[in-house]
Amino acid sequence: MKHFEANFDGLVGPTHNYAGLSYGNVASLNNAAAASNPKAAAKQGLLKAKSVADLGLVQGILAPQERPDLHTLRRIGFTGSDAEVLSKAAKSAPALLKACCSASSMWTANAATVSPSADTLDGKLHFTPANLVDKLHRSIEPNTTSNILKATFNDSRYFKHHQHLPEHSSFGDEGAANHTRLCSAYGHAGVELFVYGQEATNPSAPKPHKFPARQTLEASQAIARLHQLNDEGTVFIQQNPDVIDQGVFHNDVIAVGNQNVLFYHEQAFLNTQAKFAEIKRKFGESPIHFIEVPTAKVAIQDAVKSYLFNTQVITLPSGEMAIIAPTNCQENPAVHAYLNELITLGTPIKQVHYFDVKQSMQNGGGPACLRLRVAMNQNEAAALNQNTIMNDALFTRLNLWVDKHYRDRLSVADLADPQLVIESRTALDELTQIMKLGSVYQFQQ
Ligand SMILES: NCCC[C@H](NC(=O)CCC(=O)O)C(=O)O
Repeated sequence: MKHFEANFDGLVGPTHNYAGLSYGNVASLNNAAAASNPKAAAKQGLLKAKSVADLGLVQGILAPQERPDLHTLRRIGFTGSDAEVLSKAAKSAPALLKACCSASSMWTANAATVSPSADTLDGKLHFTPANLVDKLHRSIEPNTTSNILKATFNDSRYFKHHQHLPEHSSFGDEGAANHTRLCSAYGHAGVELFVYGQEATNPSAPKPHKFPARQTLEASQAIARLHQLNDEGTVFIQQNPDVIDQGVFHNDVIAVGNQNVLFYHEQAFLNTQAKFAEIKRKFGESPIHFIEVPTAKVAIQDAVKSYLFNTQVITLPSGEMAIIAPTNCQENPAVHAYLNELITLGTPIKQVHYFDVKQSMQNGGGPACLRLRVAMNQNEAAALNQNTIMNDALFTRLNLWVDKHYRDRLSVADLADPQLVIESRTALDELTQIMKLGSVYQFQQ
């Protein structure tokens, strides 16, 4: 049976904006209050997704969420018509209105943690939506994320959907951004690498001093239990708290894995040598490549600015690996020089493809943030909702849909515009018909 890894990219929603909501995420804070271009953002994302499909990979799309989130605004006490709820919130709690308008669900690396059937005891493909409790604007995503994942992977013979973890800082969970899977082939049992920022129940364990560690060990362990992973197929490794304090708010800003390659920065982890020995032992006999980028070649600051590690390492149909990088990597001399060198080093990575995803980058989301990886076999691929799969027809259809419904300029002041609610709901209602998702949004129920 054929096995492969599919990427499910988040479609950027109509309210994409720069609100400076993510303390610890340098780009989000630096671009706070800049005007955004939702139309360009969505089209940049679609082009990246289509290009990966054209390289021969299975590529899916995950629908965005309903924003402004009037249900949350009503839940916290704002009353009246939609327009009244928005204007009252804009006046008395502008920070809460901003949190209820973010298009942050586009970063589907944070949608869920996924364990392929090759790794799980029951032989099912497991999904646990991330609770994203560290950030208010993201903590309101998991219920709708769950609806969208269930409408996309909609066959209980193959797919097991769990509820998100308890909504408490002890279980801070950021999904696949803090998880990577190493394997000799996609269909073989792999080693799932869980990268956590702190131990919630051990106050004396290392943790960052300045910025939050969003992922806890307790959350990672809970996911491994839920997904029925065995001890020999899991490794828990701590992210270096010093780099979190320098803006590495998720592990996928400093490391990325694919099959038998782990591409990471020298300063990414704690106890690196001991943990790598554990990975090697659990990985088994076949060769594994640890590609370490030294600080002398790429400083942490350059990694954070360029998103060198927020690249997608993909396996092409030829078996060669390619890196999908943001154009920001080309614009940073040290990083560009490193990538030019990397493809000559004799590792499995032989090509680099650059994409302009600047609208997303300005909020701290690179190519890898925009996609959720789902390793699967051909039966699982045939069982999922085929209307979510990228091809020429869906690419054309979604670009037309974006042209019809999206604005090309949005500022924070526009978030209180009641017309934005109508535009966003009209767009999403049509999208659920295009992608045959059913009623995944609260406004449809
Ligand atoms: N994986 C990338 C996630 C980026 C995301 N940024 C944001 O939510 C910024 C939103 C804003 O500031 O408007 C985050 O920090 O979780």
